[in-house]
Amino acid sequence: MITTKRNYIFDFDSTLTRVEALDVLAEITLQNNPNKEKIIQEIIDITNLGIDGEISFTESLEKRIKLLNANQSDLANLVSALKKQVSASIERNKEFFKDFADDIYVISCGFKEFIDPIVAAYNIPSDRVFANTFEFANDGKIIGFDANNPLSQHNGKIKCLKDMDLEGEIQVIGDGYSDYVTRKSGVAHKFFAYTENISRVKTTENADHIAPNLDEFLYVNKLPRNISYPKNRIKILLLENVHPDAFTKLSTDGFSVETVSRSLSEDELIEKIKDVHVLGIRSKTNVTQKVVDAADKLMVVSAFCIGTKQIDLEACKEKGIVVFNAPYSNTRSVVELAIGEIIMLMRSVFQRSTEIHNGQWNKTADGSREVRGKKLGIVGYGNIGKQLSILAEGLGMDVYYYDVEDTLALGNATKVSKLEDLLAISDVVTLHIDDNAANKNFIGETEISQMKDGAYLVNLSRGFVVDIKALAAALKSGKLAGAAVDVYPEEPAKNGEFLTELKGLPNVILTPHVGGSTEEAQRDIADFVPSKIMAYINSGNTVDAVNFPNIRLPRQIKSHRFLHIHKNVPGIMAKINKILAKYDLNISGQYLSTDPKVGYVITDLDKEYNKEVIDKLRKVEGTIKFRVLY
Ligand SMILES: NC(=O)C1=CN([C@@H]2O[C@H](COP(=O)(O)OP(=O)(O)OC[C@H]3O[C@@H](n4cnc5c(N)ncnc54)[C@H](O)[C@@H]3O)[C@@H](O)[C@H]2O)C=CC1
Ligand SMILES: O=C(O)C(=O)COP(=O)(O)O
Repeated sequence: MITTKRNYIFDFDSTLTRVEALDVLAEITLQNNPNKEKIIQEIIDITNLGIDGEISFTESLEKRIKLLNANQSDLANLVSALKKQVSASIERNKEFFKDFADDIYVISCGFKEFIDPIVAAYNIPSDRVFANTFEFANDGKIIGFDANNPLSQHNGKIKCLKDMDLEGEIQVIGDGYSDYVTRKSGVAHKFFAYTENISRVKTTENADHIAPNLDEFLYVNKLPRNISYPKNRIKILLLENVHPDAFTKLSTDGFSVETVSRSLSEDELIEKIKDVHVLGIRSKTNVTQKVVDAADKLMVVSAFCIGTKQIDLEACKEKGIVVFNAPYSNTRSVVELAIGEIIMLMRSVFQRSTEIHNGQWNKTADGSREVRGKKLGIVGYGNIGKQLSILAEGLGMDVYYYDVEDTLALGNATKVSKLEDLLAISDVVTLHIDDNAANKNFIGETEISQMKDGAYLVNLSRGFVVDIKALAAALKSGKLAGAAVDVYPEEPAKNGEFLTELKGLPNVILTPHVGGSTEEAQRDIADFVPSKIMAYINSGNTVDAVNFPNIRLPRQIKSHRFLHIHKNVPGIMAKINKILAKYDLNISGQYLSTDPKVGYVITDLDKEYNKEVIDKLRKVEGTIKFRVLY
C-alpha cells in the first residue's frame, strides 16, 4: 500500500528560533567578563565552523561549552530570552504545529534543556524532541554533554533519523550542514534550506527547495497557512536609487526586493516587468501603455517622489494596477532650495564665487540686493508653493501668487488672478506648477517679456514648463538678471555627461534635479511609500492611491478577504453578490468604492468556504483582477 504519511523534521537553532541558543547563553554567562566580546566572537566562529562542517561537531561542542562557563541556573534566563526569539513566520503559523502535531519532530544538535520548554508552546512534546543533554557538576556548572548521544557526534542527525525509523516521507527543514547531509545520505527525502534568519551558501546549494520562511514551506507543501501567498514570491523592483530604507522595510516584511540604481528604458522595462508584482520608480522612469501591456503580474506602481505624470495612470487603472506616490515627503526640501537660490541669485553669490575660483577678487555691491521687501511671485500655489509662501514671508518678502485653482492665501500672501499681472510685478518668479503635460512651455518668450526687467526666474517644477531657448536668450540679453534651474526638458537616465543651453551663463544656478534629493526627504519617502505598498498588498487598502478608488479597510482578524477589481459596468455587483449568495458565504463585511472606470469591492468572510467560489468570481465578466487574502 502506498503511504501518504509525511514527517516534518525541524532544526531548532536559527530555524525555529532566530538565533543560535549557545550564543545567547554566552551573552548571559559572560555579561560581567571583561573579555566578553572576544570570547563571544570565538564561540560564534566555532559555531559556524561546526555548522559549515569545517570542524567535527563534537569538537565544536566541547570547545564552546568550555568557553561558555555556564551554570544550570543560567538556563532559566536563556529560556526566557529564547521565547522572545522564535522566528516570525513560525510564530504566525502556530496552528500548523497544532494541526500537524503527529507529523512534527525536532532534531537538533542543541540541548533538550532549553529546546523542550520553547517547543512545548508549539505542541511538540519532549518525546518528539531529539537533542543533546548537558552534564552538570555538583554545583550545577555545565561541564559537558552526554557523549553517547549520536547528536553530539559528526553526522548525528543521520544516525538519529535512521534510529527513529519513521514511516513515510521525511522532509527536513534546517539552516546548516547537519540538516542537508540527511538528504545527501538518503535518510531524508527532501531538504528545505530555511533562510529566514541566516542564509548559508552551502546549505542553499544543497537544498531541494529554499524556504525564506515557513509560509513558503507550507505553500509548497499545500499545507494550511496563515498567509495565502508567501510574500517572498512577491517580487518588488526598485529603480533609480531609491533610499536603502525602502529595501530594508520591504524585505523585512518578507518580500523579494531587487534594486537598480538607474532608470530603465521602455524596452528594458518591458523585459524586466514580466515577473514583477510591485514597481518602484522616481521621476525618470516612464511607465507607458506598452510597459503596462507587458506587466501581467503587476499590482502596484509606486512613485518614490511627488510627480506621477511619468506613469500612464489610466493604463494602470484599466489593468487593475494601483499607483501610489509620496505627495509631501520632499516638499520642504524643494522649498528650502528655492529659498536658498532666491537669496543666492539676488546677491549674485555664484558669480562672485566663480570669480574667486578663477583667481579674481571682485568686491562690489552692484547687482546685489536683499530679499527683504522684494516681491516674490509664486506660480502654482500647491503644497510646495504654499510652504514657500510662509517661509518667504518669514524673510520679509512680499508674496504674490497665481494658481488655476481657487486656493486660499496663507499669511499675508496676495492672490493675483492673471499670470501676466503676477509676472509684471514680481522681482523673482518661482515655478511650482504640477507636471501636467498641458504645462509644456508655460513660460516662453511672451511670458518672459511680461516679466520685470532684471527679474529672476526659478524653476524647480518640470523642465518642459520653461522654453529653455527663450530663457537663455533673455539671460544673454540682460532682460533677466539670473535664473535657478533644477529641471530640464531632457534629463539623463543616470549620472554622467550632461549639456544644456544654459551652460556657462553668468548668474545662472544649475542643479541636476535635486530639489527633492535630501537625506531627510529620501528617508521619509522610503518610509511612506513602502507602507502604502504593504497596506495594499497585505490587506487591500488603497488609501492615498492616485489612480484608484480609495478604500480604508478595517483590520482583518481571522477572516478571509476577497479583493475584486472590475470594470465599472452596470450589473457587475449584482453578479458578484449573486455568486456570494449562491455559495452561502458568511459575509462579515463588504466595502465598495468606484470611479467612472473601475470598481473595487472587498468582501470579508468569517468562516471556511467552498473554494469553487474563487473560480466563479474570477470568471465574472468584467473582472480585471481578483485575489484572496487570509
Ligand atoms: N525639483 C524637484 O526635485 C521636485 C519637483 N517637484 C515638482 O513640483 C511640482 C509641484 O509640487 P506640489 O506643490 O507638491 O504639487 P501640487 O499638486 O500640490 O501643486 C501644484 C499646483 O500647481 C497648480 N497649477 C497646475 N498647473 C497650473 C497652471 N498652468 N497655472 C497655474 N497653476 C497651476 C495646481 O492647481 C496646484 O495648486 C510637482 O508636480 C513636481 O513636478 C516636486 C518635488 C521635487
Ligand atoms: O518628487 C518629484 O516629483 C521630483 O521631481 C523629485 O524627483 P526625484 O525623486 O528626484 O526623481
